Amino acid sequence: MISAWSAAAVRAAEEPLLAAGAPLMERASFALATHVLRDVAARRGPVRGARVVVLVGAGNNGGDALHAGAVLARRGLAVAAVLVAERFHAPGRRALERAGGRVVELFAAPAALDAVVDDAARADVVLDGLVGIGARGPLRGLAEEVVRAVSARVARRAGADVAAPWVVAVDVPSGIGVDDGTVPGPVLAADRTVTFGAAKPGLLLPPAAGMAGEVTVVDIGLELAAPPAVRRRGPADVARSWPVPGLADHKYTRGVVGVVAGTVTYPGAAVLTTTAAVRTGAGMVRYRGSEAVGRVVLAARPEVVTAPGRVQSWVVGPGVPGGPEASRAGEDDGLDDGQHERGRAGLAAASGRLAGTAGGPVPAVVDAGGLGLLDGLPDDRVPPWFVLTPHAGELTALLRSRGEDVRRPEVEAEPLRWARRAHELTGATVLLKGGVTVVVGPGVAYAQGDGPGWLATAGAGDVLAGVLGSMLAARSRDVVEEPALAAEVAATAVLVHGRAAHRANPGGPVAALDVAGAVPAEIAALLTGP
Ligand SMILES: NC(=O)C1=CN([C@@H]2O[C@H](COP(=O)(O)OP(=O)(O)OC[C@H]3O[C@@H](n4cnc5c(N)ncnc54)[C@H](O)[C@@H]3O)[C@@H](O)[C@H]2O)[C@@H](O)CC1
Ligand SMILES: [K+]
Repeated sequence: MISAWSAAAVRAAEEPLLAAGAPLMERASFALATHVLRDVAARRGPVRGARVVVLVGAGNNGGDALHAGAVLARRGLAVAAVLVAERFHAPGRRALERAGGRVVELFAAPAALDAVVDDAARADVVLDGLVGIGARGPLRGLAEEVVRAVSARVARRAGADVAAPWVVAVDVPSGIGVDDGTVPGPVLAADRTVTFGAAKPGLLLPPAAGMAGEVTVVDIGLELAAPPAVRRRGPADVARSWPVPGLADHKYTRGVVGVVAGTVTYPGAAVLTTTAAVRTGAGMVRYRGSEAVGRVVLAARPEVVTAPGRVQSWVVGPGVPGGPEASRAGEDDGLDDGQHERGRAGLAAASGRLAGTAGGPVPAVVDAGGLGLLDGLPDDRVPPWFVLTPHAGELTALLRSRGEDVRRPEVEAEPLRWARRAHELTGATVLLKGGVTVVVGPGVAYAQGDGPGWLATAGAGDVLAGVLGSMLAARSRDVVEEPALAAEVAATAVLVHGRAAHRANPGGPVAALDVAGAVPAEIAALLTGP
């Protein structure tokens, strides 16, 4: 697991150490230089003579970069530091110059910008030390100009198939929203971010996570007591929490998943969801949608049963028409084969608020058309063991149906903020699908970036719903009893789903059914370890 803390939490953890005279900047800059040397050696072979351009801002982030530049210069690399502000970390500058590095005072001669950009574009490494956790808003002034110009040049060179410099961000890519993961202005996309003390939320959260490259956390001795702001589950977390069946288990103790998905016109989603649930290890899968779709499901998956009976989780909505807006407008009624009614019954049972429900509440995955059914439940709010799985468009519709005047681009610009708002408004755990998927539950947030871009394909969401339904069924009672557990399970499902996509066809396109097909081997690999 990677845990990320806000800028304020990191500063608070630094304070007592700095007061005690701990050499935090030395630790940070030395580790930074070590990672740069390792990368240069891997990419280029000899490190001597490699060209490094260091972009230096006014604060301690620039200080880190200058001190790292000094270490690199002592190792024989050709280091040029570009100062964008009149104020700079003076001891860092002295260290760099003593080590033989060159300093360009861009703030004093802005006309040198073109030459600086040329140097940066031709360098082996660009170190981005413009701003760190002290950043306020989008980059301004010369920092903004340099980043705009270098980004444009680097993109052109990469497009022209000329070796582009390896970009290493110091602590964070300068200009990202450190705490919220926004990208409010130009940011130089990094290949690696070396971050100090702890990861920052913006390194995990979309869209800024896409600018951070590979994130390396350097331990500088900070003790962070408060719970992290954002977490990312890793492969090792899966083995620790997976409910591996024992010899005494049987199909009912392992968890039965009830599924309402697909329509006669679009039965594929029902096949994908049930297949994924079966392949994730459900004790049993009950398809509880229409009879006609059930026949298609049975032809594809003979393991599935269609008889009624108890379930330990519900999956409602994949491939069922009508998100929040359509459902409110009463649209799609002719298209849904009666699935809305069945879905509503499943959700009412899962909430535990339906009189006469046998067996009490169980977790539910509410996807696609299921999201429009929430308004029809006896209560305005649903419990946290309901996991809503919208993409940005569906989340926008859900928020609008609950009175938020928000548009899809705003949701895409601040996924954590809006997923959290949907959690507040509905009470549910919210899993907002994307290249990096955000999950928000009571007091917890996860950001999972596990799958390849190829996973953005029709049916992938249906497979995720089946994987998650199966995992929730296996831990049904715990999930109902521990409010934050649904989010943890959901984040783990995203991880399994993303890694299964890599496994289905490493480096190339994937089809949704193939992702479901790769799930059993991926789970086995995660459980047996590297
Ligand atoms: N406190 C410490 O001793 C440590 C700090 N560390 C480093 O120090 C950084 C934090 O240093 P600071 O608090 O000095 O802050 P930063 O260096 O992150 O940036 C603050 C400076 O940047 C300028 N600035 C802020 N927003 C800007 C914007 N949007 N456009 C252009 N300029 C902007 C401000 O004028 C200010 O001078 C961390 O990110 C980390 O790299 C590490 O060395 C670890 C120890
Ligand atoms: K930076």
